[in-house]
Amino acid sequence: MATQGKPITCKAAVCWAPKTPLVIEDVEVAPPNAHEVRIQIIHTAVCHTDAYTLEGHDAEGVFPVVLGHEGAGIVESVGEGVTCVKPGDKVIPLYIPQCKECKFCKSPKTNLCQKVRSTQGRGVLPDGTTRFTCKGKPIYSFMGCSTFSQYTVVADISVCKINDDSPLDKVCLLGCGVPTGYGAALNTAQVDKGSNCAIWGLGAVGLAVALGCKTAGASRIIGVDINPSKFEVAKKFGVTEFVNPKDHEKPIQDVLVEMTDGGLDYTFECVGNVHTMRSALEACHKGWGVSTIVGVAAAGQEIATRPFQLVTGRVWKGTAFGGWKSVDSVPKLVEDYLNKKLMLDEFITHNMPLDQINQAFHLMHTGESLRAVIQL
Ligand SMILES: NC(=O)C1=CN([C@@H]2O[C@H](COP(=O)(O)OP(=O)(O)OC[C@H]3O[C@@H](n4cnc5c(N)ncnc54)[C@H](O)[C@@H]3O)[C@@H](O)[C@H]2O)C=CC1
Ligand SMILES: N[C@@H](CCC(=O)N[C@@H](CSC=O)C(=O)NCC(=O)O)C(=O)O
Ligand SMILES: [Zn+2]
Ligand SMILES: [Zn+2]
Repeated sequence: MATQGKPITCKAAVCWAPKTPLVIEDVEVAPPNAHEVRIQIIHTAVCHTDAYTLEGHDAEGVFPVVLGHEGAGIVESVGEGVTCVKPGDKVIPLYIPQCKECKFCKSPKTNLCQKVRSTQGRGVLPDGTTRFTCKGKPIYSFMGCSTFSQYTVVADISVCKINDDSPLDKVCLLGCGVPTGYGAALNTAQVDKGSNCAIWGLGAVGLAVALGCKTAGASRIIGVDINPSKFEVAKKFGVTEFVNPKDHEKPIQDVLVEMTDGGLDYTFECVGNVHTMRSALEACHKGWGVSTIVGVAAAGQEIATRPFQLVTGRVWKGTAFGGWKSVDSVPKLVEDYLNKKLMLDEFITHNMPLDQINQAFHLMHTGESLRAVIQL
């Protein structure tokens, strides 16, 4: 391979500072070190967590940075000691890795591999440095993935090989939002047949929760959103009823408790707002209702409720990447998509080139998009 072992100059969307538009720049991407993989990113989608960091809400946000963590691509070259993938493989970068060696990976109770967590949180690869340079300055990595670049370098535990027949413009969604919501219902909450569920936030993550609830055989799936334009599209994902908190004077949890003869069996917060997190917990049925926090709240925010809510049997949980152990699970989710057992196409509302990436953020903020897929 002509580029192996050499730096590659390519286009990337660089975020120079919080709350500023991304700028398409020529960046230099250094070759992978030992146990690293350089990937040609072919497609990436934009997740609300990219916007959260761009807006300066991430306690771990470092700048300048190449954002993006919902991508798919092809391995360009690998560093010494890499055995899990080879040049030419189709792959998905994984923001929660799976080293299979740490205490977390060995436990069946969690997917939160901690092998590279501390360096990833500081915007660098496991050796403490970044592979991106622009205008002579080092540019940080994001969530171990940085998919808003034509080339990126990730740790070898942060990537999985997928089926050669995978359409990368679709399966890039399996890098974050869809597995997160789907797994929140199936793995974290473990929704059961015949149950009543409610979901706050009908973006891609909330709608993937709905898909998980439907797959689990839930009877009622109530969508809660302040944007009524979400209600029609949500039906495709299994949402059976809609509630707009703006249409009610009473707290929305009281409305839902009345609608459901005492409360929901399962609720999910997919907004990232501590007030909706409280509503979702308090809308749960006394004695057994389980509320799962999926949304990411801004730095400094804290949740509150009366402890009596928990004393009387409601359970508060949270999920990251839907509880999936990433290397083991993402290739299987790709197969489920290829075998038409998992919807992905319906989440894609927009396709655009890299130079329109700021428009993708705009469409997310106005609620016009579920997922905008960027072609690199
Ligand atoms: N825990 C995890 O592993 C992950 C968490 N996330 C988080 O999930 C959340 C959702 O992400 P996306 O679906 O990409 O975002 P999105 O922006 O596409 O969807 C958010 C939805 O929430 C609705 N909303 C806003 N305020 C509301 C309110 N007060 N009440 C009810 N609905 C309200 C919006 O109208 C929109 O439909 C974000 O906080 C994101 O950071 C995303 C991926 C993984
Ligand atoms: N960096 C933030 C926390 C951000 C966060 O919670 N990220 C989620 C994934 S959101 C994906 O779109 C996550 O997986 N968290 C687990 C983790 O280990 O980061 C902060 O510092 O609060
Ligand atoms: Zn995400
Ligand atoms: Zn691990």
